[in-house]
Amino acid sequence: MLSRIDLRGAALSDLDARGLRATLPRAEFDVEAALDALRPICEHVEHGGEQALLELGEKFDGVRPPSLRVPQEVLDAALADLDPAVRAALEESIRRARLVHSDQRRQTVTTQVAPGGSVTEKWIPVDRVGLYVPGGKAVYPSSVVMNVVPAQLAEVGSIAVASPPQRDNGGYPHPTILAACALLGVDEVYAAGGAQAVAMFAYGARDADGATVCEPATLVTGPGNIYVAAAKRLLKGLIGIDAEAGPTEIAILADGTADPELVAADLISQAEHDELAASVLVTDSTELADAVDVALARRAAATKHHERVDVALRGRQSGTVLVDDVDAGLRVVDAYAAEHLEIQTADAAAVAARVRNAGAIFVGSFAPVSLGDYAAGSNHVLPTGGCACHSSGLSVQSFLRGVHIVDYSRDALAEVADTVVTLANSEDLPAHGEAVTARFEGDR
Ligand SMILES: NC(=O)c1ccc[n+]([C@@H]2O[C@H](COP(=O)([O-])OP(=O)(O)OC[C@H]3O[C@@H](n4cnc5c(N)ncnc54)[C@H](O)[C@@H]3O)[C@@H](O)[C@H]2O)c1
Ligand SMILES: N[C@H](CO)Cc1c[nH]c[nH+]1
Ligand SMILES: [Zn+2]
Repeated sequence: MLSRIDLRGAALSDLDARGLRATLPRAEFDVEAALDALRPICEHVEHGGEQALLELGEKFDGVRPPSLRVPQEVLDAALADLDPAVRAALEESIRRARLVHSDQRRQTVTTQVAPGGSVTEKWIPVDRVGLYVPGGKAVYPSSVVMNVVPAQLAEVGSIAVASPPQRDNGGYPHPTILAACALLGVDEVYAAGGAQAVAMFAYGARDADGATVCEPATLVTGPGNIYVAAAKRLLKGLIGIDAEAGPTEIAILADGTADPELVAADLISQAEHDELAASVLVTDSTELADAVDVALARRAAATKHHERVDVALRGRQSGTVLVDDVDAGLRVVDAYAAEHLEIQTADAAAVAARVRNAGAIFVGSFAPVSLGDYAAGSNHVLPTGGCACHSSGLSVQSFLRGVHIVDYSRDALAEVADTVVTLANSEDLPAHGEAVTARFEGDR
């Protein structure tokens, strides 16, 4: 089922890093390609406010929401009607996420640079965040947890959620998404999806009379499809964003010790998100690759979303990469920089410790990606499209800014004045030095 790329022997050693990246499977319709489609959507929201957002709901989600903001009674009813088993599972997911994310909180640190001279690094949360929760082909209450838990632990003062309107829920987001918001104490929820939701948070939205319906946010986080990721790229600067967390990717580095049934199950688990999802196997075992193909064909045909899975597995973003050994495999997975990387090899922990580029790493046979999706305690909002070589998954840190507070006494400044003047003159910016010496003019 998976196409094959053979990188054994010179095929790998002859490639430099750029050439290797270009050889690996990636979708043709990427974030850059989606930008043109959504520029007019974002402009429509900027100028058309609430009315534009309601229209775009009708156009892209097949239903015009009764109101952009979800009324409190609708949130309360969703929580009251939530299946107790789903509520218990969400509560356990929240508990584990809070455990892990609590440990990410940064402390204010003061460094005494010289007598009387200190720099304090203080972590200040953004004022207001817009959290995106996907809801197109599937709905994602788990992404409410993954967005809201770190934002709350970072003590962001104002938290709003947007998710696409659902035809089956009278034009409001899916009831389990609303219930998850209510469970976490989030009461500002909007029925808006895709690029238009990101634009709503960037520009804010007013009604036809000019009254504010949604205040602009300073930061927008959360996962979504290619249009959501592209909107974040387009509006970055006006708003802060987390990493581009677009269509899901799984890469599995496996050797002959791996169980082909488990490898196939995990590749399919992420392929069911989206036709653009990527499932990549990197292995030094042709026997394993063959057995995975057989298992994929059987399992893919039997799974609920088999049509989507089939398209994703056959797409050019998915494939098997054959390598000489695990060392060569590590070079390939580092170049690919997967959102999720599973290590299913002998001595998996030691191999995992050598990985440099991945959004999250899952070690051995008992840590499938779907554990991380729901209940490992780790965050599932992770960088895609190779962004894992420079960006991290969502964390408490994503919602904080580190601000340096510089506090120097007269004596401490006098002590370093010559250093500043010398460096300022070396850059031909003498007024910088004069701003320091002006403070000591009376001393001469
Ligand atoms: N990287 C991560 O951390 C992560 C986590 C969870 C999910 N995901 C990904 O999130 C995505 C969820 O996608 P989804 O589609 O189910 O929900 P979604 O909410 O991301 O997207 C639905 C929205 O897409 C917009 N849209 C659809 N077709 C469009 C078009 N032709 N032009 C413009 N806009 C269009 C619509 O406005 C719709 O509301 C999947 O790709 C999944 O893999 C990623
Ligand atoms: N695998 C997705 C991207 O990390 C997250 C998710 C949510 N629900 C199921 N899966
Ligand atoms: Zn998933």
